[in-house]
Order: sequence, then structure tokens, then C-alpha cells
Amino acid sequence: MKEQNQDKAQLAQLTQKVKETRLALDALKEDKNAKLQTLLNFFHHLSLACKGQNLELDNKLAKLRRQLTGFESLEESLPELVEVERLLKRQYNLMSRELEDGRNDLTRMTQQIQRFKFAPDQLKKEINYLRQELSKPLHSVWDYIPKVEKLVGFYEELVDSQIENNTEFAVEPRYQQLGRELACMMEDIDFPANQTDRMLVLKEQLRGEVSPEELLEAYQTVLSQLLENIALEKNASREFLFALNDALTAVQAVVVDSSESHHRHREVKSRLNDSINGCVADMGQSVSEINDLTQLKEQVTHQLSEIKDALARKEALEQREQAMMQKSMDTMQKELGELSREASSYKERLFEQQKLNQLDPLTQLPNRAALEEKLEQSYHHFQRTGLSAWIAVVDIDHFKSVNDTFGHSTGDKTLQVIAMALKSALRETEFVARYGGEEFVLLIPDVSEEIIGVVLNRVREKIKSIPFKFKNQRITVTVSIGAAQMSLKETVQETFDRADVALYQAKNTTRDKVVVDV
Ligand SMILES: Nc1nc2c(ncn2[C@@H]2O[C@H](COP(=O)(O)OP(=O)(O)OP(=O)(O)O)[C@@H](O)[C@H]2O)c(=O)[nH]1
Repeated sequence: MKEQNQDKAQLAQLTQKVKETRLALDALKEDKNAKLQTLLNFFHHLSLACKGQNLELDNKLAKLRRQLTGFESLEESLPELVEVERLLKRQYNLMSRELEDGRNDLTRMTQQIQRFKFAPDQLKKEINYLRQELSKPLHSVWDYIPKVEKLVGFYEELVDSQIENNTEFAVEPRYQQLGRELACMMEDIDFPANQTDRMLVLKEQLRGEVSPEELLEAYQTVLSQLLENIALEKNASREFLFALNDALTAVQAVVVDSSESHHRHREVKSRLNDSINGCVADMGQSVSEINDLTQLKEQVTHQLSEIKDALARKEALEQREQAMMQKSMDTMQKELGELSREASSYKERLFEQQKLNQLDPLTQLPNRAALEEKLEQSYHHFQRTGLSAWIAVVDIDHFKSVNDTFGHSTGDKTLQVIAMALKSALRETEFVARYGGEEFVLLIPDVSEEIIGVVLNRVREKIKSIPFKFKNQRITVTVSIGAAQMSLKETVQETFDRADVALYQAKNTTRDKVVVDV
């Protein structure tokens, strides 16, 4: 019984130990699971932190996470752990190198933006400070990113201040304006045929958006073409002047020559006259002194023959003189003919040149030739598009009295001022030319019948309001205007004539008036 009790006690003890061991084992398992979970969590977060940096490292970490889900495979995972450690080390080195490259790039960019002279002072200081910061190595992406952000901020500020200053990058409106003005000026210049296509392209370009460089280039092109044309005209004038000079030299030589020979001939002739007179005197003497008829006859015969010789020589001399005179005349005639041909060819060239320039020299407005061309163009445009234009003839009232009272040069100045006023009263698409004398012609497209009167009256009022002051006297100069609209039923000349008739209606009523033929 005692033994039985002892066994029972031992069994109870053992059961207790087994129970305790089981509890201890459970506790151990729990602990291991907790540690394993911690490890798994660590790898999970490591995977997230490294994700995307290196594909190989991503894959290895994913594999490791899968293996570690069973405690049993922990041993098997050891080689993988070593591999991950190697990859992590390599990744660190790579990142350090990239950070160093990034630092160098940022330093270079900072130096670049320090060169912008227009940067505000405060910004310059901050850029300098960033440059100093970049002299120290970067340890992580977290050191790098704020510096990139700063640099981007600086660029943003620079662009803002650039837009405010509106200097280098922007295409400014004044360039557009200058471009349009140049295009408008080019309208007034008729370039030679071989230059027109190029000038057309240039004009189109100038009417669009132009950069300062393009504008400068356009000015350069136009000026060099103009200079070339002026040089051509200069050459034509020079050639003419040389020819004129040659002809004058030749004529002068002929005149000198003929005057010298005329002089010589006069001397010879006077000697011959003396000798003839001497012979006649001798004959008279002989007649009174000699009584012997035979002797007298001989003497007279001798003297008559001398007179005959002298007269023959005189005649020959006169003939030579005449022949020389004729020769001189012929030479001069030839030279003058040459000169006149040269002059008319010069005149033609000059006319051509003027036509090319197509500018009225006094007012610098397009001249009549330019107007005629423009009228033709507008009429063709009208035929093609149906967009009609008005022709308005403007004539200064009582202009003769301006000339008569204040002189021709005041009259000229008045014409210039009125020309300028007309030009500035019109829009870019409108056209004004000096038709001749005190008459100007306007070409106004795209305006209705109701509006044209308003437009032209505005022009008339503008001229009337110019404060002319001649010899301290305030003068009002007025104009009369007649206008007619192009019509497909008539030629452009007929429209012009209708405008002219309208002008004379204005002149015949009150003057200072607009009459529109509708
Ligand atoms: N100063 C100057 N005068 C010019 C020029 N061309 C024409 N004229 C003058 O313009 C004047 C025109 O006179 P008219 O045709 O009688 O006309 P008006 O005196 O203006 O009178 P209405 O037209 O009837 O109002 C003349 O005296 C011309 O000599 C020029 O280029 N310069």
C-alpha cells in the first residue's frame, strides 16, 4: 500500500512536470512565434523601404519573407539572408555614388543660375547659401531632395522676375509693332523684280510674331537692298556724268581748235588782203606813172595775175576754213547727238529708278505710279474676293493763295504736313498717295456706304484742326474730298473719275466738304 502511494505520488509529480514542461514549451513556442513575427515584420518593412531600387533585392526579400513564414525553414533561409545582406551593401554603395553625382549636378546648376544678372539680391544670397551647403557630402536621399526642391524654387523665382521684367525671353509687343511698321514701309518701296518674292516673304513674316533677332535681320535685309538700289542709281548717274564730261571735253577741244585755226586764217587772210591791196595800189601807181602802153599793159597783166593768185589763195583759204568749220560742226553735232542719247537713256534709267522707289520726293508718300499700281491690285482683289474699296480724292482748298501769300517753300511745307496727317489718319490696311500738285488719293477698303462719310469727314476735320502758323499768322487749311466705291460694272479709272466728279461738286459748293458718290 505504501509502495502504491509512492507510485501515485511519483506519477502526480511526473504529470505535474509534464504539465509544466508543456506550459514551458507553449511559452517557448509563443515567444518564438513572436520573434519570428517581428523578424517577418522587419523584412516586410525592409522590402517596402527598398522597393523599386533594385529588382534583384526586391525579389530576394520577397523570397525570404515567404520562407520565414515557417519556423522550420529558418535554417534554410540563412544563405538567402547572406545574399540580401550583400545586395543591401551594394545598394548602399550605389546610392552613395548617385548622391555624389546628384550633388555635383546641383552644384553645377547653382553656378549656372548665379550667372543670371537680373536675379533679385535676396535670391542671389540664397543661391550662394545653397552652394555652400552643397560643398558637404550628402548622406541620404533625404539630404538630397530638399536641395532639389530649393533649386527648383530658385528657378521659379527667376522665371517670375523675368516675366515681370519682360526682357529677354518674351516676344514684346513693341517688336510686333516695329515689325508691322517695317512691313508697312516696305509696301511703299517697290523693290526690283528679282527681289519682290523675297520681300513678300519678309513682309508676311513681319506681320506675324517676330523675335528681336528676326526683326534686326529683317531691317538689315531691307537696308542692304535699299543701299544696293541706291548704288545702282548712283552708278547710272556717274556713267551719265562721265559721258557728259567726255562730250564737253570733246566740244571744248573742237572749239579751241577752230578758234585757233580761225585766228591763223585771219592773219593769212589779212596778209592776202594786204598783198591784193598792194597790187591794186601798185596798179594805180603804174597807170599814172607809165606812159608807154605796151609797158603799161605788161605791168597791169603782171599785177592782175598777182591779184588773181592772191585771190585764188584767199578763196582756197576760205574753202579750207569752211571745210574745217564744217568738220568742227560735224564733230560737235556728233558729240551733242551722243550726249543727247546718253541724257535720254539716263532720264529713262532715272525714271525707272523713281518708279522703283515709287515715292514722291516732297512728301515721301507713294507717288502716282505707285497709286496706279495699287488701284489695279485693289481692283483685282475686289474681282477675286468681292471686297470692294473706296477711292477718295482729297484736294487742298485755295492752295494757290498759300503759295501766293506765303511763298512756294511754305506751300511745300504745308503739303508735307498734310501728307503726314493723312497718313496718320489712316489704318494700316488703308493707302494714301500724292496724286500730284495739291491732290492726294486715299484707298479705303472694307467700309460700308454708311460709314465712309464718317471716315472721310474725320480725315477732313483732322486736316482742318492742324494749327498752321505762317509769318505769325494762324491759318486754317481745309480740304475737299470726293469719293466713289469700286464697282464691277466699271473700270477702276471710271470709279476714279466718279470720285473726281464728286470732288468738284464739293469744290463748287462750299469747299471744306466731303461728297460721296453713291
Ligand atoms: N508749293 C507747291 N505748290 C504746288 C505744288 N504743286 C502744285 N502746287 C500749286 O498748287 C496750286 C493749285 O492751285 P489751283 O489748281 O488753282 O487750286 P487751289 O488754289 O487749290 O483752289 P481750289 O482747288 O479751287 O480750292 C497752284 O498754285 C500750284 O502752283 C508743289 O509741289 N508745291
